[in-house]
Amino acid sequence: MLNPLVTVGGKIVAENKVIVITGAAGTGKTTVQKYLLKEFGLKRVLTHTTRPMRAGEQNGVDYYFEDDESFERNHYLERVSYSGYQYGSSFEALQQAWHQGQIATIVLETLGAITYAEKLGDQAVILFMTVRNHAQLKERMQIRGDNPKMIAKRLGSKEHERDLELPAELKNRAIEIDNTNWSTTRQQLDNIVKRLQDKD
Ligand SMILES: Nc1ncnc2c1ncn2[C@@H]1O[C@H](COP(=O)(O)OP(=O)(O)OP(=O)(O)O)[C@@H](O)[C@H]1O
Ligand SMILES: Nc1nc2c(ncn2[C@@H]2O[C@H](COP(=O)(O)O)[C@@H](O)[C@H]2O)c(=O)[nH]1
Repeated sequence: MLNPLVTVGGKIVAENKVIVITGAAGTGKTTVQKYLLKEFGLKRVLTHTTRPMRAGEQNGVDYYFEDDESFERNHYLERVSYSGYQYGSSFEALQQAWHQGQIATIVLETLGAITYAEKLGDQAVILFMTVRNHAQLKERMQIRGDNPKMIAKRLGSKEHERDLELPAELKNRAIEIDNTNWSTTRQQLDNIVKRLQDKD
């Protein structure tokens, strides 16, 4: 059972929030999350996946890396198949992040973001990431050091194509961030988090 409220001595003082960062592969979702963790001390919701680890990734740090059997043992708030692999975010991981701090953050593809918006209502603040020039996405994945075969698979996937556009379900709901220029992105992020913190 999720505990959406922050209480002190049994009195409700605030509502927990989760910043959901979504958008197509390479648009900078993970970069944004790392910034929010470092700059504002937000708490990360770690998710589960069956995809192979990338160079430099660690189990329990970047994801809980699972096989097909172990993936099924968790209790998911939502789960999806993306570019041939399973991904899922568990109730336990969200609750754990909220135990550590009032504002959590999670990176999801767009179907997961829609589910979060539906299930959590105003507690979920949805950020939809884009870049103006889509050719930059491939370049950014190459600079990130992704395996060329994985890049081709990812960019050719129907999920990637779909996530380039803001889904109808998130229109008038998500905050759109054009991450072509990092300093503009950072300014927008700072404003969003400060607004949320000021509501406390
Ligand atoms: N504003 C920016 N300008 C230039 N490069 C950027 C910018 N934001 C992020 N990057 C770089 O682009 C690459 C992809 O970013 P990141 O890994 O955050 O994307 P992602 O959306 O999480 O991708 P995926 O869904 O494939 O995991 C990284 O190398 C990152 O350092
Ligand atoms: N709906 C969910 N999407 C998730 C989850 N964990 C990660 N993701 C998203 O999947 C794609 C691919 O991630 P990658 O690390 O392989 O590049 C990306 O859009 C992530 O945001 C999850 O639990 N549920």
